[in-house]
Amino acid sequence: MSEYLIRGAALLGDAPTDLLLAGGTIAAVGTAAAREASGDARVVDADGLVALPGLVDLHTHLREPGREDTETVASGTRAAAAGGFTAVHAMANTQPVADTAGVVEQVWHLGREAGWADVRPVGAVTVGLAGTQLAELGAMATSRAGVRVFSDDGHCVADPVLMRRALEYVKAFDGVIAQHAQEPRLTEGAQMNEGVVSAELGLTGWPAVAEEAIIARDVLLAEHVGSRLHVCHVSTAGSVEIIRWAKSRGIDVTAEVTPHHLLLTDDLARTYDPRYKVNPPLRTAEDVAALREALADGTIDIVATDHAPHAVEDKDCEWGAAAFGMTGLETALPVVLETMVATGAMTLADVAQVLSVRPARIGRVGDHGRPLAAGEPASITLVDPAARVEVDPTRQATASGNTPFRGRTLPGRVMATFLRGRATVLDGHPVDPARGGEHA
Ligand SMILES: NC(=O)N[C@@H](CC(=O)O)C(=O)O
Ligand SMILES: [Zn+2]
Ligand SMILES: [Zn+2]
Repeated sequence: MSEYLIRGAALLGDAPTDLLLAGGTIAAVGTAAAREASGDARVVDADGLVALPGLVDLHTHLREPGREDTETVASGTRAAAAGGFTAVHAMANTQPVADTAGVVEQVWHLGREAGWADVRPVGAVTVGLAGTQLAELGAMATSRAGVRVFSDDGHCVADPVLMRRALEYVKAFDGVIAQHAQEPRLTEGAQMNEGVVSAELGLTGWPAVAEEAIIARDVLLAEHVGSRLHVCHVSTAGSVEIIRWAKSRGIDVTAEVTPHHLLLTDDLARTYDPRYKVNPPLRTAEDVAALREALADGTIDIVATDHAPHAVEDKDCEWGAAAFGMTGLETALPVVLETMVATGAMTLADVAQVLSVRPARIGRVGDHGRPLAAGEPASITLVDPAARVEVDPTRQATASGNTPFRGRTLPGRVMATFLRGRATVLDGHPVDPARGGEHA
């Protein structure tokens, strides 16, 4: 395995220093790095670059098995690496659904073979995501995939009795239920946020209360059974208030916000461009402000991408017929830099918390989200925060083009990503692990 001597990287934005990556770990930091480097260590000039722990996504749709035309484990994790991620949680709404030990082990295995990032499969809560019968949670937890996060994402676990049982059940193996909070009856036929814009456009609205009612119920259930709850893609100011209240009571709840909900609003529906159609829907500017504030003050713990690739035919059509979802792995860090760091709401050290340290902790991914210190696994990313890049889906690694940021210029370019000391991105380009370090 190659050794890398990284010269002059600003660790979490601090003063520049050197890092030696050897044997899969950070072998040395500071002046010791050059001293301990062997003669054939590859030197990486990190002048002007910031080093962050490898990013960890708690919410990625990889689409394999079943929709390999839109993304595979390989293409999705290559996109992850390009975005600075070293671990992703693969959502369970595949075909077949990841509701058995067999399917989660298959996804885990595909991730290992591809080698771009660690793939932690999410197990379905209910069989077939049908919301009627608990899936084999224990078998998925004890499988080689070691599932800790369970979710019916795409669907809400709407039945309170099933939700209670799931919360109780996962306690035995320190699991967490990640809820897609959407009251189904309140969102039948919904196409976008319910508000001024939906009224003007005549599109069926998706009220904030459909999200908030489920979150309120679930934090109370989590308190009642003493279990751990995670709330997916929080999108409204009211949801933030409920989570703030729950945390103040000591309820064990964590929450995520997506990059798109930190930047975009429901005004974009006026374009009728389905790239802006997503679940939960883009909300108002007031919601965006509340989400940013909540992320900065820790009420919302993390940023998760909800990377949701879709086929051209499911997005290049009229709004009503289009699929919900946006890609996000390659734009997550730039959007967080734009919305949270450039605005002064967060530091780069905070970014490491919300995009690496805390998602690793919530997902119980032991060897990611670690300090940038000697002896730690060498899973890191090097970012040029000063670079401004125009988002161009034709130049992305994901197999799908449904980014809502197309044509926008955003700060931050990932120049290198290392997974346990092996480069997956170098000089700003993916390096194919299967081809022993050639540019892919
Ligand atoms: N976010 C989306 O709009 N779509 C997701 C499902 C989901 O995250 O709920 C998908 O799988 O396409
Ligand atoms: Zn969802
Ligand atoms: Zn999702």
